[in-house]
Amino acid sequence: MALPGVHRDRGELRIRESLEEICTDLADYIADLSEASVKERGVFAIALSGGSLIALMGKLCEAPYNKTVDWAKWYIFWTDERVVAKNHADSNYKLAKDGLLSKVPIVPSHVHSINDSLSAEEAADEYEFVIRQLVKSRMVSVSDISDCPKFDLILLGMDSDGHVASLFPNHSALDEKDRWVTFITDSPKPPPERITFTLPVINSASNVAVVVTGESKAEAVHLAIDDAEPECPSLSSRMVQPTKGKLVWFLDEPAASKLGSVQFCE
Ligand SMILES: O=C(O)[C@H](O)[C@@H](O)[C@H](O)[C@H](O)COP(=O)(O)O
Repeated sequence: MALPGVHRDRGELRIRESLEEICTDLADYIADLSEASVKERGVFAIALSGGSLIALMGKLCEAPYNKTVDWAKWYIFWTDERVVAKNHADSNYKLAKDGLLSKVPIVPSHVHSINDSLSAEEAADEYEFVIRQLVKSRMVSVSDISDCPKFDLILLGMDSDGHVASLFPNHSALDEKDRWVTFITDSPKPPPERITFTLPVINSASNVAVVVTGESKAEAVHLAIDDAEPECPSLSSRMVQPTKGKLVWFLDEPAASKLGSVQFCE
């Protein structure tokens, strides 16, 4: 049985027994945020990650969501992207296009992926410029605290090393405070070159959801959510602390199996 749980200052935990339950809960959560954002702002600015997240979003391609979500109002971004051709197997754009964007009536001009003909540094600079233009036109809101873009929803996965987006443990990119989009050329997880949202952008979002499944992530989930342990590496998953936005963790039971005491509330 699914029980919503609130875990001190690390956001709301939604621990589900099965992937099926996570997929349904995630689709409802995204559809509800889309409806609220379109009602309030006329648009829904959402940033996707790579990995298993896209498959876990799959119910959005099915009834009722495929017919009830106002897809034409969606503006799509990526929290991180590998600097490879957009038709390359490693591309997060390709992953999302094949698994979601090609199956729902998204407006092609609303899809903002990186320019794959540029270097990592140039692609990061240009991606940030595009976002700055959309903030200027108010397609993407702006945080009244950080002057960063305030995405309506940022969706993150988390790897077993505890990284979200392409913000890897102990990497200098974790310390970037001024740029909205930065780049790395030494990713410990291939491919080496990537662009990524920085933590100030992630933490300026109205809503952040971290979607994590599988036993292999249990230790990283514990380190990301429970009270800090001595000698814990600098993990971006632990640094996801939205300034004013809401943080929700979607976890299956195996991924949540090493969590400390969780206060459940009705
Ligand atoms: O480009 C990437 O690699 C992703 O954006 C990355 O941050 C991903 O979300 C995690 O590695 C989790 O991936 P899995 O869900 O597939 O484990």
